[in-house]
Amino acid sequence: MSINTWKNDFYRAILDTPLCKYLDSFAQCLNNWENKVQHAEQKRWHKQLAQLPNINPSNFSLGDTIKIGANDDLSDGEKIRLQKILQNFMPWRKGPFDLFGVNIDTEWRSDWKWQRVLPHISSLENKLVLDVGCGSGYHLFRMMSEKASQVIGVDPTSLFFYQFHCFKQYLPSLNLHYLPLGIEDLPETKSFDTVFSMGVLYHRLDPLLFLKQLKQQLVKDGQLVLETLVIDGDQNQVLVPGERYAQMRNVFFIPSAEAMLVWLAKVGFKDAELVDSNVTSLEEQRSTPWMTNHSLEDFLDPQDHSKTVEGYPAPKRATFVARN
Ligand SMILES: Nc1ncnc2c1ncn2[C@@H]1O[C@H](C[S@+](CC[C@H]([NH3+])C(=O)[O-])CC(=O)[O-])[C@@H](O)[C@H]1O
Repeated sequence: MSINTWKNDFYRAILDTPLCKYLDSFAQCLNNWENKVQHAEQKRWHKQLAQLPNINPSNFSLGDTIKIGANDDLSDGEKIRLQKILQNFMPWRKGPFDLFGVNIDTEWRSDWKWQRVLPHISSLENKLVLDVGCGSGYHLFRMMSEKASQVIGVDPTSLFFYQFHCFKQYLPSLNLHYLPLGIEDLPETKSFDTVFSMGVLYHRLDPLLFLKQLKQQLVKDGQLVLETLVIDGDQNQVLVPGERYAQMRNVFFIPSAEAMLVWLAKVGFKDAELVDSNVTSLEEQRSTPWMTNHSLEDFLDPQDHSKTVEGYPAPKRATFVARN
């Protein structure tokens, strides 16, 4: 798949899936996205993608590091050039990736999140899978390596769409597709066996509507895998931070795990279960040469790492599974 054929590759791939019924509706959203005035940056990223080495990688592996190509597929000079091109897609937040020996040490160790989530989910083998808010697409590759029949990621942030294509263009036969859309743009497909949404709910102004939108993508009995920030507390506790939470502006609701289970039941999910919770460590989210902005350490109270700089509880993330 090249960046120039991604839409047609997606349409072709859904022809023999239940998503086929919604082809017109997808086409309308994707055409709207393409016809929107493109930012100068988007044009620049598009050009940069075309500069990536035009060779077949000698191998790839979709393990903790998404690794495409080997160190000696490129000369030293070509590797320096590749590194410069990839730096044009900074900040790199979700990974790690390795392209032809250029290791992208991202802000997040997204492999650690996957290790926490994977033991608790239904098998993805031969399943149609959706990841809502997929970022760079790191977890999409991990889902493919669990033998899903098709994986679709959606995320409206254009930079992440281009980051994804830095790797996907080398693996054209993977049945893996990225739609630069928000959950609210999707038709109500009721088609996916598993729907993931990790790290998105607290960014949504209306979290119950968001849960309903996720539910509308699932087949009957399909599995939701939801990861989000939580606070300690009983089912009546939900934090609505002021202007910022851990310096992020767009954080609206952080429920307790108990309250989250109530929300899931309220929108009609069955058998909702908390399967993991974890306080984010400074080793999991940190500044790196590929993400040089401030990171978690700067967002915590320097005297007391159990609090954010605003005085709220430090980020704790929980994973829930539930059935439609
Ligand atoms: N309406 C929307 N629809 C879909 N996605 C959205 C929307 N609004 C924002 N996003 C996207 O949700 C992602 C949240 S990051 C989680 C990445 C990955 N899942 C992870 O678990 O590491 C979490 C974080 O870094 O705070 C971003 O990529 C947004 O563009």
